[in-house]
Amino acid sequence: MSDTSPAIEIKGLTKTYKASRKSPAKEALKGVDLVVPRGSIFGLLGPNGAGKSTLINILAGLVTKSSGSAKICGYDIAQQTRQARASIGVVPQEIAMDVFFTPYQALELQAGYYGVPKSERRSDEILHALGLFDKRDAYVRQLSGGMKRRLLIGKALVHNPPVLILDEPTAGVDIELRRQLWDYVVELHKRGTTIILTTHYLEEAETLCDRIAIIHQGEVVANDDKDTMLSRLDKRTLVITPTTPITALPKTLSGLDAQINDKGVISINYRSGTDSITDMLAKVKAAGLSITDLKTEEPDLEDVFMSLTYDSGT
Ligand SMILES: Nc1ncnc2c1ncn2[C@@H]1O[C@H](COP(=O)(O)OP(=O)(O)OP(=O)(O)O)[C@@H](O)[C@H]1O
Repeated sequence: MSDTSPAIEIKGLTKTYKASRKSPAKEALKGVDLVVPRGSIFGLLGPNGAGKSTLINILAGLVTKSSGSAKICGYDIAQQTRQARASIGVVPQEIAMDVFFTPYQALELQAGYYGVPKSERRSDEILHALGLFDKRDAYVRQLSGGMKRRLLIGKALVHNPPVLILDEPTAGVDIELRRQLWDYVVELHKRGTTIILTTHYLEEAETLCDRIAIIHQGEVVANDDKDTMLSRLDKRTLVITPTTPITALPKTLSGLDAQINDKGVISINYRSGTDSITDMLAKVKAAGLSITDLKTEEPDLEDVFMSLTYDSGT
């Protein structure tokens, strides 16, 4: 393995799913270029249907690309398939696993599947690390949803891959377990594993990731370090209901990104990192308006994705 090559290096990757009797052909990836540096915790965000799973499945060897190239730790997925697969572990979204095995057996089977010699297996160590050792010999069907999810992470780790991909690791998981999983991801990262995670939760990306890329309709529309990305996502709206509805925006608000709706409610778009609510309210006051209601709204991720698509000029 070449230690200087990026964890993932994708160039011009496309995927078109062929038409079937039920659906037309679908261009799920439209020429993705992406580099994931070694040692990063990389967030891959995007709305439903953006192409995240397609991208991950191509890296995992589960879906065949249409064109372009992808390398994992320098190994080309099409030409050095065995080394590329050995370099990556993928934790899938859904909890589908064989319920008739115990966690220990499930890990041993997976290790066998990857050809890990018995002397190099770490099943017990992994169970300890994931807080599952006391369930070592229980049937998987007796585990809680959260435990099954942790076991899935364990299964992705049996061959000690330098790159770990987690697809929506905490979807539908309660806050406490989410934090436990986050702690474990951070622990793995500290031990040198490069982590890539897809998520719908901005908070998750904000807490864990050092770099974030956004994929939308099969294209990477933004790719930045976390702080730069969060400042782009830092859009808020101040919604002001005047006591007496007004029909036109007061002149004092003309320098702001403000609109008025047909009920006389004023919305002012601003950035929480740079704009001051106090200044905005001073301008409302200067217009002689009294206020019945005041609230701030955050855009949901869909809005953010849309605005980034727009901002990137695509
Ligand atoms: N096997 C398939 N055959 C045909 N079309 C597919 C197939 N798999 C995915 N698609 C389509 O390709 C597009 C990208 O899907 P993909 O699952 O990669 O998106 P995603 O970003 O992972 O979405 P989600 O967040 O919902 O998992 C979607 O329009 C989807 O309907």
